[in-house]
Amino acid sequence: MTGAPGTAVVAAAPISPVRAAAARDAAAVLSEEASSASGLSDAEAAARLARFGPNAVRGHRARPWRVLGRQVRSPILILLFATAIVSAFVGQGTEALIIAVILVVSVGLGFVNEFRAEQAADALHDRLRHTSIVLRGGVRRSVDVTELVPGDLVVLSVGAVVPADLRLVEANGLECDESIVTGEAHAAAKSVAPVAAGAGVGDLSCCALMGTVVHAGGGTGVVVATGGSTEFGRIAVGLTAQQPQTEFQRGLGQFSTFLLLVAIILTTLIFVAALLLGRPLIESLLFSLAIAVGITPQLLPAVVSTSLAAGSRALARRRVLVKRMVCIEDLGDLDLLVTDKTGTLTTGRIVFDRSVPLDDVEADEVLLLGLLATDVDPAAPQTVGLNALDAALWQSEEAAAAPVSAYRRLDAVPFDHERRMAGALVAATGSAPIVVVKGAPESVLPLCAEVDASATAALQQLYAAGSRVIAIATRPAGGLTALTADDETGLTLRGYLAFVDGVKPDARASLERLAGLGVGVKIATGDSAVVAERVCTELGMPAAGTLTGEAVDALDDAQLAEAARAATIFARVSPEQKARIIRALRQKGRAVGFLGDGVNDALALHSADIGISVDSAVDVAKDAADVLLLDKDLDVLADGVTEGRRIFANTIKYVLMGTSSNFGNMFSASIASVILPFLPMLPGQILLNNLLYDSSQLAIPSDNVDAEQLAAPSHWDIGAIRRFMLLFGPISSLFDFATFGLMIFAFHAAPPEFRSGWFIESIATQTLIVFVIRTRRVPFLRSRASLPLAVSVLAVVAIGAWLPYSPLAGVLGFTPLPALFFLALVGLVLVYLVLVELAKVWYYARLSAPRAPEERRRAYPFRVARRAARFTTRSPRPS
Ligand SMILES: Nc1ncnc2c1ncn2[C@@H]1O[C@H](COP(=O)(O)OP(=O)(O)OP(=O)(O)O)[C@@H](O)[C@H]1O
Ligand SMILES: [Mg+2]
Repeated sequence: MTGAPGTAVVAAAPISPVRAAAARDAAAVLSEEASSASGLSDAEAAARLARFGPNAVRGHRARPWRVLGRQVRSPILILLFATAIVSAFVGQGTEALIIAVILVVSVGLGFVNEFRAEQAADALHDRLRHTSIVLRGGVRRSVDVTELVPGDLVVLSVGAVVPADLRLVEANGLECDESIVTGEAHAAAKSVAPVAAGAGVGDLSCCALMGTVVHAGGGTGVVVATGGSTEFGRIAVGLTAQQPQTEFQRGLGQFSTFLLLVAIILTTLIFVAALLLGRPLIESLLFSLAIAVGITPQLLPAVVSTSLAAGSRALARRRVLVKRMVCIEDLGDLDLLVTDKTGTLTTGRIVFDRSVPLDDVEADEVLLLGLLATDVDPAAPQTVGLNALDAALWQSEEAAAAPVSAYRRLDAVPFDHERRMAGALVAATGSAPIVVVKGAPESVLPLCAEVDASATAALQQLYAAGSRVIAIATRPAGGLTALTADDETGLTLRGYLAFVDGVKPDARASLERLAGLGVGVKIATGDSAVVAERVCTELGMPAAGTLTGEAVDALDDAQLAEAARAATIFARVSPEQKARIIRALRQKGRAVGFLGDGVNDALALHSADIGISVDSAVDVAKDAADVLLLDKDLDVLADGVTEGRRIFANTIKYVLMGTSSNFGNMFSASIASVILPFLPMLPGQILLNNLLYDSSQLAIPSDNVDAEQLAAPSHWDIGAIRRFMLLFGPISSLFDFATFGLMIFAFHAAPPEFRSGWFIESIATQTLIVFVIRTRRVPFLRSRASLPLAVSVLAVVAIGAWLPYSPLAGVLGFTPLPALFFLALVGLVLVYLVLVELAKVWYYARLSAPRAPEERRRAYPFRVARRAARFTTRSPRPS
């Protein structure tokens, strides 16, 4: 805005809905939103959805025009097209028509492939549902987050992502990690008291912001803003304009720019040279532009997106679902996996083993007390949906005989992962109530009045046997009617309950496979160190040390980063500590994955580069994950890592092809055009050559990949690619010049013959080289190409050789060649392939020093994009 000095108009930034609501009373906001304590009615919610639009910050839908636009956006293509039109007017109608037809086919090829891949990505999106618990008409309902409207009452629990901007009407120990919106690393405590008007986004203690994660406690809030009107929505919408690029995409971008630059310089040079030599203007321009088109890797985006789409299908077949396409790349990058124990390394089928009573207690009594301290009403036992240990307790044979019905439950403090225990206030008919506490021995023993040496010895014995152990303690509670955590002191230890959960038979093999892939594995568990260490030993995992939750709390962030790298086991860690450990681990190395399935794993899943969960997991964990395994199995995960690396390896093949042979050929054509008195190939022929070459390359995503290329995290090394180009480009040119010599001196070829010969040689050398480049091993013998790739390459060579004999030969400017030429060609190609093979061996021995992958850390825009992905609708974003 330009205004005269002193008269500049400062538009007051409109205060966002959530900030306005924060300054008001909860009740006032509720009535303002025309909502009530029982939420909106279904009809009202539907009406508001129509009025406000979906709660989305992103739209996704493959739009053909966009994809097509990307294909024709290249300035070189436009220039070439324009020149062809001009040339049609100056009388070269056929040439122009040929060019136009080939260009249209090329663009169509890229378009079809990219569009299909986009549709696959769309289908992936459509399958995803992110839901929230909402109160509608007084009933708790799971509602798709995109269908939330202002006035809805949302229920929040630990691990959940806040689905919209909420004014809280109820908060119980609620804390939110708001770093995605405010950048503040520490979780913010929430309450319902209004804040001062004009408070900043970081100080809205009575609101929960969209996109933030519930770190502790729970609460209820009324939606005051959805979609783009939320604080997070504004950030996300602002960032859509500049989609964050992955390292891989950045690498590809650099590579394309590099080739484009080479193309521009080269073609300018040959064009100027042609003019200086007095060649016809239009023809020279067409020729140089065709060369430029030949050099630019037009199909690169199509190859990448086809690879990703094929990869996500291949993963789905192996029972791995990725939520977004980039997850595949992240999987390939994985170098550290932190996993929970139960169900991943152990069978997860927890079975009650026995009671270990202390002193004069009966074994049956310990079990009875244990049953009473589960989240089950003894009057009417209902055991569905219980936590695994509690379920095991109820399913035991002894439980059936336990006299639970003789007791009444007066109150209970349910199990929570921070305290690692549960309490109950129970009374037998006709006697005084007692407090029963059941939980991890490390939590319960300190609450007991005295614990004698025999009790600790018994515990050590159970641990040493590999059991999961729960301690039971009680105290008389005459007069107590309600139970709080404060009442759980001065207890008497009554005994232990031991459970078994055996090691998974195939876990060992899976761990070895992951180790072979260069992925380190660590365990984070709420269970005790002894039990975790024992599991490690049984699985043959090299245990480098254990870090307990207490030790984690004693370290600052820098110390934790060091210690966490060194340790193999994190034991007795709380959900919050798991998340902190993951964040610390992410400071070094490449991608850190976290695998978990419980409520207590959700925070860590959000913190990891790749959150991995399983189909059977609780909803918050599934919701937090980027990758879902249909089977809880490390082997399936190893498949995912392999697939990610396979895609990367195949894309690199395409890049190496483009930089070596293809580039070499275009380079020799440019040189020849200056040396020879005629064009070495007509512009249309160059484009046709390029089209044929490109179509053979489209099969690369299907190619087999050698095991050694999968052995380490994939990463981009532009320097290695440049060295590859400088070595293989000239070798290719050498053979082009040999062909030139052959055509001119041996066959005394006229221009049409020369062009035909060189066209065939060029197609053959350019495409067949893929058999050598695709592997580091001896081609054909030690490593085979996939059938589709082999067939398409050979078919393209055959088509090239047939063209001079085809009905199209005349139009395209080709003419048949003597039989002797083909004999010479076969010899030439064979020598070429052998030379390239030798150069390859030398290259991998000397020039491509295996560099340690660089560390990487994804920046803020990535985190926003990832969080925003859950707020997407199938239509474009409503503005
Ligand atoms: N229902 C329960 N009642 C009492 N104590 C329990 C109960 N469930 C678990 N515990 C105790 O809390 C500890 C931590 O359990 P939690 O479920 O947090 O572990 P976790 O991190 O999920 O472990 P894993 O890695 O094995 O999945 C258990 O080792 C046990 O001692
Ligand atoms: Mg668990």
